[in-house]
Amino acid sequence: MTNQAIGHSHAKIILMGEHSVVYGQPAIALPIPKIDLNVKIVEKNIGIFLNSKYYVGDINNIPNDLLGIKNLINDTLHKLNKEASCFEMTIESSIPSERGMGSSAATSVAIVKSLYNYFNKPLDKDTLLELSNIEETITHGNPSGLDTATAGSDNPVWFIRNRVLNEIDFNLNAVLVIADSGIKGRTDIAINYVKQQLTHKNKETMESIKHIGELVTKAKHDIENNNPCELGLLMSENQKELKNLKVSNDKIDELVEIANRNGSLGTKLTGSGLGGCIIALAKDMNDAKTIENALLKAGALETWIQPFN
Ligand SMILES: C[C@@](O)(CCO)CC(=O)[O-]
Repeated sequence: MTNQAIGHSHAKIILMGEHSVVYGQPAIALPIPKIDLNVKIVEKNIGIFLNSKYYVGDINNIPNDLLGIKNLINDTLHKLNKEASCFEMTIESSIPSERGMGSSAATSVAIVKSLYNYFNKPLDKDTLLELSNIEETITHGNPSGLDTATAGSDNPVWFIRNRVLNEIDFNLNAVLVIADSGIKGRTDIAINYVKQQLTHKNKETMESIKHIGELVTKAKHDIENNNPCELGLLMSENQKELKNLKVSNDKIDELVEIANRNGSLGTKLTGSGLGGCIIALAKDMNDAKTIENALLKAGALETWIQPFN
């Protein structure tokens, strides 16, 4: 029988704390299991063949912007002592790319899982994250590791760079509306943009980063104690700080405003920004539907509703 294996992962949403998490502040993120990605490996005679939306062919001829994937496959094979392997790898994804939903992190996580499954090797969480971050580092420069941690987790994540990685006790009676602005956002550009502001010792940027960390810490308390109204206020304050970091844009601001006018308890961009998605916190499913309809009417490309319980 032909040897074959699957690796599975999903989209992620950062509830609060993007960008500041790169500088050691805490962040809270959620896996979105219904938006997912599968990597399938089937044994083949010659070389490594990649079959994806972006590139079909031998991985040795992969275009430069996908070099991270080639390195990830090679490094994982090296770790597994299986450098001389031959197979076809097929990537199928329903995660929109460059929309702040972690499509590249989900790809990395599923590639590593598929290779470990293919060679029947046990995979612990630390190895999964260490390998998955190889591609993220090549693609994004200085990632915090939050995206891969969330793509590799079945539960919400409370994350502090290089220190703590555990799951948060979600006790929230509310519903999240996710809306795609239709504008692509590039994580590498957004991360560099914030970095540049910090390199120039912009005092306001430093204060915003610290303040976001404080908001996230308060948010954890509100999530664990079922205070959706307070959480919504914190999300809106987080959005103000993301605007100060200049990673919002006109379309995002417009969608945030519309969600707030239609009953959202708090709304912000999610992910690296400069495009991508917004998230709005709704009291219940009825309010979520009202917000969703208003956002679609205002030109949101796609929406998803995610209850917390
Ligand atoms: C902008 C950022 O905070 C989240 C991107 O999804 C970058 C990172 O954490 O690596």
